Amino acid sequence: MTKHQRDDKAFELGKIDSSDSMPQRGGARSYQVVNDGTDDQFILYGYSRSVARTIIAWIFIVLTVGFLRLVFYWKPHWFLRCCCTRADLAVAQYVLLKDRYQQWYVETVLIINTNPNSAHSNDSRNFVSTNPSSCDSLSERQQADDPDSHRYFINKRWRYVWEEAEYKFKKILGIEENVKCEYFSQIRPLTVEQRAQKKIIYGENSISLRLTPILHLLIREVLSPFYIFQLFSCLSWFLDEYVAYASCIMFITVVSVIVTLREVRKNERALRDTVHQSEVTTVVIYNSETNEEEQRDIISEDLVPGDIIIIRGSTTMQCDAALLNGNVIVNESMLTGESIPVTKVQIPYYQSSSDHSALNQTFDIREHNRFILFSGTSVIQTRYYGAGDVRAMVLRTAFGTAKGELVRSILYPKPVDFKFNTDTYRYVGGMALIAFGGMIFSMVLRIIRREPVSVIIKRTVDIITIAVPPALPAALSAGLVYAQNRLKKDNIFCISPRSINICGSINTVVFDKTGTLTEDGLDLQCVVPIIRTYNTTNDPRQVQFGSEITEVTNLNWREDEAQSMIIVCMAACHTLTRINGELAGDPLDLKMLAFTQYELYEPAANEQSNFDTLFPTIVRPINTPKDVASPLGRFSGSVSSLIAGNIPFEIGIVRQLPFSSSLQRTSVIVRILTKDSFDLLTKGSPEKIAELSRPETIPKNFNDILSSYAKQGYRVLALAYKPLELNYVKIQRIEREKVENDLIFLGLVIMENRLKPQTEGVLKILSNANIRTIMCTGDNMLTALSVARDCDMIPDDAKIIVIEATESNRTPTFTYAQVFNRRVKEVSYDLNSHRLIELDRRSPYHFAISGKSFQIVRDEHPELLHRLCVRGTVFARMLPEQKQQLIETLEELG
Ligand SMILES: Nc1ncnc2c1ncn2[C@@H]1O[C@H](COP(=O)(O)OP(=O)(O)OP(=O)(O)O)[C@@H](O)[C@H]1O
Repeated sequence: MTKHQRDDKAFELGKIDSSDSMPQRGGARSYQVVNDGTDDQFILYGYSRSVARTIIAWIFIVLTVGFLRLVFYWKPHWFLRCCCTRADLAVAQYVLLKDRYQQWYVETVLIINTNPNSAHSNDSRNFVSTNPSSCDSLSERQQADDPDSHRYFINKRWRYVWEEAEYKFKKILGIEENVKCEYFSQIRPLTVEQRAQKKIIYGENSISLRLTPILHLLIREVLSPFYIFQLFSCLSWFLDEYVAYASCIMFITVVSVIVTLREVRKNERALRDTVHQSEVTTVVIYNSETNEEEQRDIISEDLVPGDIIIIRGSTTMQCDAALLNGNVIVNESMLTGESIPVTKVQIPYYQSSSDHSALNQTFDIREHNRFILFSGTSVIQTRYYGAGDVRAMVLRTAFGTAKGELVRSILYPKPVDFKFNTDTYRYVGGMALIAFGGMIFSMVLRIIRREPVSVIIKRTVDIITIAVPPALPAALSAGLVYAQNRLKKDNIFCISPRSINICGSINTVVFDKTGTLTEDGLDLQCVVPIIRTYNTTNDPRQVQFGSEITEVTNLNWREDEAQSMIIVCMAACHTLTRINGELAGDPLDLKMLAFTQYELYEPAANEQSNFDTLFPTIVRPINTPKDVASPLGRFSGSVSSLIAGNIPFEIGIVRQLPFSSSLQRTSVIVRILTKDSFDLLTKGSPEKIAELSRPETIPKNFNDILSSYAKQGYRVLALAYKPLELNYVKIQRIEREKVENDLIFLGLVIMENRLKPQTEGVLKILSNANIRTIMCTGDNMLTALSVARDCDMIPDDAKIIVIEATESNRTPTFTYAQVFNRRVKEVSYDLNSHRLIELDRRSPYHFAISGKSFQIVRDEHPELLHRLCVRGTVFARMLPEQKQQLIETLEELG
């Protein structure tokens, strides 16, 4: 085994880690692992040209009449290995990349000058710094040679630059990487000079896709192995006077090539037109001579990371940017597919240096996404404080942005059609093998019969052209075009015809529940408040669930202050907003607000309207007189007495802590106009709210009541609140984890979980096509199981086995869902004997598992994971990352 092969093997086995692979100064190692642990992970080898090897390679190319060159065209890494020698990455002229899907790429190492005044600097081929603050350090590092010259290569639109200090290639990252949050408390606009340098470093902010010239497309298509074989077959038929048949095949092939090229061109054009956008943006520039800020309008292509831009209403973001001040309402449907207005709030670290723990956190674009405006999303409305502008700082540009990543995933999809391709090659290979046997047999026979050499050659070649169908590529392209047209009739537009083949091999479809299988806007069935009673003997407060309330007027305000807080919580705990006068937001929040008979009032909700810190979004009972807003604290007494006495009052939403799937809750901090303190209102999954609430405020039969509703398929949310003894400034800055605890539990809200009219039909079609369906939801297990039964994802006669692993008992247990706590006898799981799951294969059973148990199985019993996924139908309370892990496991299963 050569060293190269050993490295490959180690990479496949995951034995090369980043520290191991780090090349050493002096060139002892000539490979490295890049993007360790990500989908983009690859191993990188350095190569340098060798004149002797190149000459030898070309001699062989000539000897094979160019056929070897054709093989090298198909396998460029063979060509590289034949013409070059392994070299230290610090001096390599070429790099050979092998990704985790065993695909090879050959890239040329380029050199660029980053000095804006240099005659050699060239905007379009610039490289990008790996760190926002590294421009200066890069220059220092490389002063020995030309400090402005840097080596880099491009792969899949990412740029990788040679970092001399670390002695390795590093992917160019945006500003958000490797910075602490305090970075945002120190920023100021860039000067013209800094912008010029950054423009050279980061290049143009454009996701531009150039159309491949027709000639290139033609060569690429015609030189594919299938077409070459076809050409070879037709030539042999012509020589054999098989003219009519050969002409027909040639004609079909030419038509198929033309149709394919036309489709490819059309797709390229469609993708280019879809992704390419340009807008005029106002950027703030620091004038170092006058020490003042200036505003300039520039085209978005000229934006660079670090720029401070001004956001004005109704625009589409052309970069990823962190919001520095004001609030912005955006539609992120381009990224998430959900057309719900999302409120982005200013990054709290900007112009603040008081909260040191927050400042020391590492900035993470996923974790802090509520402060980030993503490229491609549309800004619906902007609001700002006082006379200021809504400002944002550009973090990532071009292909580094969220939109850029999306486009990259279209351009360079994961090779998921791998099986289809291997099957095709296997089939052709099998046929070729049979043909080869036939060829030998025919050749031997004809030699024995002493037939002329020309006849022997013709007949022998003939066999292979018959056994391997040369019209296969033409037939495949024709099939694709036909399929594409059929899809068009159903209004399904396909920009990548290759994906149609992939769809043909789909055997599992994973659905989420809410908004996909069930309706988005769920009807509110009832509210189950908790009531407090007093045990007269030893007097501790007792909490228990009250009866179901279907009309808001039936809530008993006088009973308890907490009962009044239910209405306050349902009315104010959301992120609804008014857009052009219309209330917009999560349909669930809209339904709850409607139930309370409160209205949302935004003092100045016009586009770019100012809003004052003392004048936040307000909710109040419908028909509240307009002048109630002043003065604060006009009424005294409890909220329950206000509501019960029909005294008009308002609730000001001071801070929103938006919903996140992983947190399973939404919170707001409000000030009720009677109180001189703030309250935290929280709404979320019952399990999460119970976890965050004080135990003494939760009724003892909480689990039983929750299960009884969930079993009937209701979607259940819980409400809680907490009075806060904090001042306004602290309220604005405090981290959500520090306030969302010790809550007072208020009750449950029961929502109807109606199936969409088309759900059952679609599931039936899939089941008839032998396609497995899986539900992967963030909702409660029992609710999910009930919905799975209702929509026939799990038929009535099938058994459901719940797999559970807990922190205390990490060995999975198996119980029947129908008969609570009955252990499943047919299943055995014995770690020692490696007897995993033994169950009658013919009996129809489905596994169901919750996110927490899934995580434990994945971490501690990976050997069980595949079996679990093969029979798993319901995955409930799954966090977003667990949903992704499930899909990846299913992909692994093929
Ligand atoms: N707007 C909201 N405010 C507060 N809590 C919510 C809100 N929306 C959902 N939840 C709670 O958070 C849980 C997780 O939500 P998530 O969006 O991950 O999944 P889901 O909406 O229940 O279902 P699915 O994954 O099928 O879409 C929900 O089950 C619900 O209890």
